[in-house]
Amino acid sequence: MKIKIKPSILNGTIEIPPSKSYSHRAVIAAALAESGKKSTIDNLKFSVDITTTTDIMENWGAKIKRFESALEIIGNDGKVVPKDKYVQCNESGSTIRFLIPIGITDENELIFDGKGKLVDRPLDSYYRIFDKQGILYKNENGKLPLTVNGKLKAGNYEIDGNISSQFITGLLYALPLLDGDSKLTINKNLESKGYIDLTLEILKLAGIQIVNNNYKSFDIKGNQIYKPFDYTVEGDYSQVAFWIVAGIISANKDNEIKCLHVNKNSLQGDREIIEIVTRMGANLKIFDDYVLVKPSKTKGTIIDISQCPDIGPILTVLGALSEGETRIINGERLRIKESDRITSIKTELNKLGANVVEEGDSLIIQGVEGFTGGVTVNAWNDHRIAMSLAIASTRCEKEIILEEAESVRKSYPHFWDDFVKMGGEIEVIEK
Ligand SMILES: O=C(O)C1=C[C@@H](OP(=O)(O)O)[C@@H](O)[C@H](O)C1
Ligand SMILES: C=C(OP(=O)(O)O)C(=O)O
Repeated sequence: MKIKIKPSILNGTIEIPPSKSYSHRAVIAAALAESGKKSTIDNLKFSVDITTTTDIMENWGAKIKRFESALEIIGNDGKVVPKDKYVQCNESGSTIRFLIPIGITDENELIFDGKGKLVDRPLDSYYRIFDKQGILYKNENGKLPLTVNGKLKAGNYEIDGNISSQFITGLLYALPLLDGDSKLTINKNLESKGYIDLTLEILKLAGIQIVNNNYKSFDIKGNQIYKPFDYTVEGDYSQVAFWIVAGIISANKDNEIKCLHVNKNSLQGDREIIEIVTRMGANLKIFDDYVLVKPSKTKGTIIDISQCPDIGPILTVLGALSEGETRIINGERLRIKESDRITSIKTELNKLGANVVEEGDSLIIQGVEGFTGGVTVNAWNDHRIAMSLAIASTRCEKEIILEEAESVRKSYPHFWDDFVKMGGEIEVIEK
């Protein structure tokens, strides 16, 4: 979809959508639970990623009743019994990396497929385990589709912590279901550590016990049983980041953006957004479950993005409009997301008039007073690039054309409705 976005002032109250990370985890845990009682998961939004995970868990044996913003799930007693061995993960890294090990906690042959950049996103950490355990797998040139045939064995597992925490989450879900005890050792530095906290929190809610040896290793007893639970998903810090930056960069100094459903004490790693923008001089007021943002003049800073990669693109927008230099460092993993987010955000923001340079795994940004716009930009089929450019448009002199605007459906399907509700002006040029 191609849309025209007129420069506009965003203002008002916004309901922050539920955390995608918690939603995936809750749906999977409930679908693995014993069948005696149903689990209820409330405050869900059915983005493509969450629908994808839900459909797969249903295909694997859970009974799922869908409501407008909730699911009732009766688990299949921790068993994976696929009706169809084809597993379409669409573009969701979380889905494929969480579900590969879970899928082979029972003896299964499964064909994992994906779309867009997921076809190339790394899975080698699992291939090393398959090689060690003699689990059969097949793909062409390391790309999806991937056929896996076998069953995981309890024992010693090792994962590098600096590629994707999603492999660790997948194993933390799968290993309790095996018929023996396991140890999962994390080699190298653990990045995206906050996501492991979310995993441990939901596993605990489902009655799964894991001993965390300071994130260096995890002891996991086998033969555990997931228990049903009721759960309401909190707001998503990766998404509130867009509205926080929108509030800070607003050209109208009397503006205020109020972001609802933002848990002050959340474990989400992207909560770091609050600390980062405050350090840059933003005027935020934090309440127990909402945040108020006023326009502010911000200053450049150094941002280590290794623990909160998903807010990298929108922080690049903020850096581009802040005084002096901003350096976003340790961004290697940004290159293996829905797009290479180091290159994509640099390229598109520079078209608008920003001054961003790539240096290894860093972005070096010299602040400008505002963007010129008046050009066509592309979202690289990446929801976080599309949303970052939408927020950047509010500080353009001239309107912009955004291609691949529909990519927001991956995590925030009603983003454009929210954007318009908050005062954004868009016109669809091509469906
Ligand atoms: O576990 C999760 O829910 C996620 C982990 C992160 O990935 P990495 O651990 O690969 O950085 C993050 O980028 C992704 O959007 C969601
Ligand atoms: C990288 C993301 O998600 P995933 O890895 O689940 O595709 C994201 O939402 O930005």
